[in-house]
Amino acid sequence: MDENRKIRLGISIGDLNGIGCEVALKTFEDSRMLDFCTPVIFASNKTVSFQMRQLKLNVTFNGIPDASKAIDNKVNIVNVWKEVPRVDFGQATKTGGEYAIKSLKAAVEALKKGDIDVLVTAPINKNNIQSEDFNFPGHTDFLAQELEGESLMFMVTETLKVGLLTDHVAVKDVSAAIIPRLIRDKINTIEKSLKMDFGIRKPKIALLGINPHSGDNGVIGKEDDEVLKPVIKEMADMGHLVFGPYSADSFFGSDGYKKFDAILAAYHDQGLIPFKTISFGQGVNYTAGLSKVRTSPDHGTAYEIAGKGVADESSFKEAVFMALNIFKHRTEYQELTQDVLKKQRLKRER
Ligand SMILES: NC(=O)c1ccc[n+]([C@@H]2O[C@H](COP(=O)([O-])OP(=O)(O)OC[C@H]3O[C@@H](n4cnc5c(N)ncnc54)[C@H](O)[C@@H]3O)[C@@H](O)[C@H]2O)c1
Ligand SMILES: N[C@H](C(=O)O)[C@H](O)COP(=O)(O)O
Repeated sequence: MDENRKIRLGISIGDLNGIGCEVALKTFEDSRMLDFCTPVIFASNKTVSFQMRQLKLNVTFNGIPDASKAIDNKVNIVNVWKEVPRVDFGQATKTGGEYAIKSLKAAVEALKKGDIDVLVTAPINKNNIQSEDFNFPGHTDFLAQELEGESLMFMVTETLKVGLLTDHVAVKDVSAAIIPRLIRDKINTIEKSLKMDFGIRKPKIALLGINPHSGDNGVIGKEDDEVLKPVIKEMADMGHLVFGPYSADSFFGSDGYKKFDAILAAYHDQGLIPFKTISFGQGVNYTAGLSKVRTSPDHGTAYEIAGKGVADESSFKEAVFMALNIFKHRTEYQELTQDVLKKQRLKRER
């Protein structure tokens, strides 16, 4: 990254019929946000103008052909398409899904090329995005294919961080998916992310049990005893600060979670229900473990309020700040941990 420019923050527009465009524009309606980064929205001038008219928003923007032409102190719009796609606020339409994916794919290409530094995604509808060309249950799964690394769905605020062993996996498939290698990989990924992305030197991680009451010694399922506990012990013996499994039902109500830097839940709703109950509106969905930084707000398309101008942009704003903070932490971590002697050797060899 050119050190003289601001961090370029790409935004994929999400489902045009939802609240994604609204929360993104509301975030940058406050021009002070341009002090922190240069936003690059992947959509089109006409689409953004239409949304602004409908929602009575006022953001001055700069249309550009591609992200490399972004200008600091402006809200940049990359013209990904020329036509004017139909918007039906509150409806799950084929067009809504198609343009959400056009925007996402263009943003991810720019991320891979280095034309943007981080990506914040506005919400998509998991149903209308499906096509022959796009067959993923969400951003996390798509980005895991496009970028390097091992992905982890990591829901984060400053004070609460919940990662998932299994993410977009149907409940009937959860138990079979939780195998020792997956548990080891997720523990390693969450630990690395806590160090590298959040600056926590020796993170303490709690794992939640798979079965009710972590199986109660095999009475209610054997997976906790036979799969989870041996891996937690193995990783703890190696020096990782991993603890559990804890019964998931009382873990959050008893404030047990406050004693750990992060929690690994066994499956989607086990982790996301307490997370969104405690922090809805302030939470951020972060795809940890990958070569690039992607965050998103903690909510979906919210069709029932789309086009009405009442959507709360707080979580989107948090997603912007979180992406910037993680990017800065990572850059600092990489500078601190790189082999400086190797650099000197290379210089001498030239
Ligand atoms: N990152 C993403 O792309 C993402 C995240 C979550 C859900 N989704 C998708 O969104 C669709 C709808 O999901 P859902 O209904 O479960 O969740 P949702 O977050 O869209 O809505 C849940 C409730 O919260 C309200 N709400 C959400 N965001 C709000 C905001 N910014 N301001 C005010 N109220 C808000 C909604 O009106 C609704 O009552 C689904 O297709 C789902 O898969 C996408
Ligand atoms: N599980 C996420 C949530 O509820 O916030 C959401 O489905 C988004 O997933 P992706 O980031 O993979 O699209």
